[in-house]
Amino acid sequence: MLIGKGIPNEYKGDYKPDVSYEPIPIYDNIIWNYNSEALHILLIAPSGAGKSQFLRYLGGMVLRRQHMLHVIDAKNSDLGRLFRHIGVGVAVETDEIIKMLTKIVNEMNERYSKYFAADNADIDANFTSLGLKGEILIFDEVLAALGEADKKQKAEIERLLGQLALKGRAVGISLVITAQKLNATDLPKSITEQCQTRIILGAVVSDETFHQATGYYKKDIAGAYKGGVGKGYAITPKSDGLAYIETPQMPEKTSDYIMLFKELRDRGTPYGEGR
Ligand SMILES: Nc1ncnc2c1ncn2[C@@H]1O[C@H](COP(=O)(O)OP(=O)(O)OP(=O)(O)O)[C@@H](O)[C@H]1O
Repeated sequence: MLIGKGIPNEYKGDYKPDVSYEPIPIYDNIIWNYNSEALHILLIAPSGAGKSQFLRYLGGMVLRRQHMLHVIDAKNSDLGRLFRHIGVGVAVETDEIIKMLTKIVNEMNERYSKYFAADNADIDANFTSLGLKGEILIFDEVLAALGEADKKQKAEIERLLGQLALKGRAVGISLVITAQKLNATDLPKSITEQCQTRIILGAVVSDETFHQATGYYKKDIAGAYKGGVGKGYAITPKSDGLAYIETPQMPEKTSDYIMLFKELRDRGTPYGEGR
């Protein structure tokens, strides 16, 4: 399936009322399969490279599949305002961010004790076989959030994120972590190493950021580097190395998103935190 041009067909078609675990298509054979080891996404994109638009797409797809969406919007941007407007829980300030992360970690631990602690628990079970909703957290601009926090708060954010990254999979907790750039010491390896879906967008990306994001160097790319607005590279355990991608185009106007997302909301059962 090749998407990347026009409003994705994914938004159209018959609505299925049940929770769906269908992977979310991104481009060509690159998909976001949150029912796999590649459920956590690390998305790196400098300003203006189309990150917000891509996050709106991913968030909309999560809602369409009836999962719970949480958003951390450390820069208090349009993205957070849009999701808040349609009823999704959005955290902006450091204390709100810690509160949201704590709540998701608690949910994760409750799921573990409910479904996996008993002696007779099915060790092969996961959230899909248990029929649970996924809990997806979009953490936009993680470095801005860490930069705003004091030392103790920073350690706490990293600790909570690390737990979600490490233990979230079986119980359906998936992270989408974004930053504009990434140096080796910006984020603990315990978090980044768990993000097995890596995406980088944009024309102007340093070699260091490209390497930290993908594990490759720009010079490894066959042909010229083709990053741009909504264009870049992805790597997943199934992608056989770096794959060129274009992110799906979405409506230009915020009002159109609101219509689109309200439509998704009103066709389904309640989602998100704020409703
Ligand atoms: N896949 C795409 N194809 C074509 N244009 C795109 C695509 N994605 C985004 N754009 C356009 O690029 C511009 C910037 O997009 P967006 O606001 O998503 O970027 P951003 O990286 O979040 O920027 P900032 O960090 O400055 O907010 C918008 O005008 C948007 O319409």
